[in-house]
Amino acid sequence: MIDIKQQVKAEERAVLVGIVQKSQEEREVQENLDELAFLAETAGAVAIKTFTQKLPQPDSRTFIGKGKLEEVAAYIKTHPADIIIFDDELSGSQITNIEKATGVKAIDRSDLILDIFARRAKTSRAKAQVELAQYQYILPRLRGMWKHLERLGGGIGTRGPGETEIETDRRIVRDKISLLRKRLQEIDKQSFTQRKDRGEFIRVSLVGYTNVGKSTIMNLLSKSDVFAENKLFATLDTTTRKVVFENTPFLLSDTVGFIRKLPHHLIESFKSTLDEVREADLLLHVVDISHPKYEEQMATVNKTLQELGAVDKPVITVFNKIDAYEETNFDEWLDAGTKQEILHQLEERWQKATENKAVFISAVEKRNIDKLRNIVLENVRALYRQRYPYKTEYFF
Ligand SMILES: Nc1nc2c(ncn2[C@@H]2O[C@H](COP(=O)(O)OP(=O)(O)OP(=O)(O)O)[C@@H](O)[C@H]2O)c(=O)[nH]1
Ligand SMILES: [Mg+2]
Repeated sequence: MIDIKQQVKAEERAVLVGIVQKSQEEREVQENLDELAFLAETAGAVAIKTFTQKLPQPDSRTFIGKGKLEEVAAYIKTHPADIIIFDDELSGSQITNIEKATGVKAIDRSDLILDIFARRAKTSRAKAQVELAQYQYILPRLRGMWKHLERLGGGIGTRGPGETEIETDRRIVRDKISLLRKRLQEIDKQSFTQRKDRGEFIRVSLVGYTNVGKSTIMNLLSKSDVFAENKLFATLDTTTRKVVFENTPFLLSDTVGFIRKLPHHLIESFKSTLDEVREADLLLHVVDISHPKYEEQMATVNKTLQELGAVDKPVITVFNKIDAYEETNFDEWLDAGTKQEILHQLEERWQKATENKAVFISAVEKRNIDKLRNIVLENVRALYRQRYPYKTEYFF
């Protein structure tokens, strides 16, 4: 009965919904919905329309107000849609009420992210991690799902599940969860041993928001061939390569990107994939400077790093995609100027803010890659010097 199949199917027409809460501006929510549209696109759907509503807090029954929901339902009558995607988490009963009012499947941002992760998971570890997060996510929503099936079953006289059926399902889900946990523990044991074998090398991890160019930079620095593309969450597993710059060896890892409102269960179950980040000696925080919200993305990354316990590490901030930078950023403090002049000011500002641990590059146009290599090399050597003052072969 329990089903964690794909929610979003290819070419599905999606309507997106977000609410503007007290402290928010309409523009902010619109930008969040743009990101939601990109997520939907990554999952294979097409966003045909967005709705927003000003509400001090979500409606406990229908998330958006009743009138707004009617507006959405009316729109769907004339513009066929397959799915409604909400930017915030929905409860089981909200899903049921929304589906009843509109006749269309309703999912939330967490569902969508889980869906994308499920689709992209290739290794048995990533698959088990996503499955674990999916089961944890549906456990508290089982009752609502049953109601849903009951309704689809339709006709008069069909009886819904009793408490026993729901209880049975809960047990099945709980069993699956503990089974997956065990399987992951086994996998973790193996990778711990592998990581230990890497011995004394300094470890450097690429971290950052999704789609900022981490894998592209990994490829550039390590001449490896890691999958990179213009979709969210292209990378779900950690790849580690040994790199040697001017006789100084170190390990470089590329890993899963972060995003605003990453479902908590996903962070939990991906914790071991992110061990590489937690155990790193140096982080390269990659930022997409061409994104109008890059500062918020940086804040999300820092918050997630904190949640992971990857704090108090030296960080080099790599501002990538300078080729795509447009003056559309809303930095009031910037003097007007040409794109180059503004980028220059930005660079000065960030150099100051990071005590010169920043570098501005374009991975695609291969601009300032030497600078990037130098700053990484310098920091890696300093770490070797600190750790093994006698192994001079690593830092001369
Ligand atoms: N314009 C421009 N695009 C870039 C640059 N670097 C990377 N990209 C593009 O950005 C997209 C995402 O690149 P990835 O390297 O896959 O990004 P990622 O951070 O690894 O993404 P996830 O693994 O999904 O978190 C790709 O289409 C890249 O070609 C750059 O310097 N300039
Ligand atoms: Mg990647």
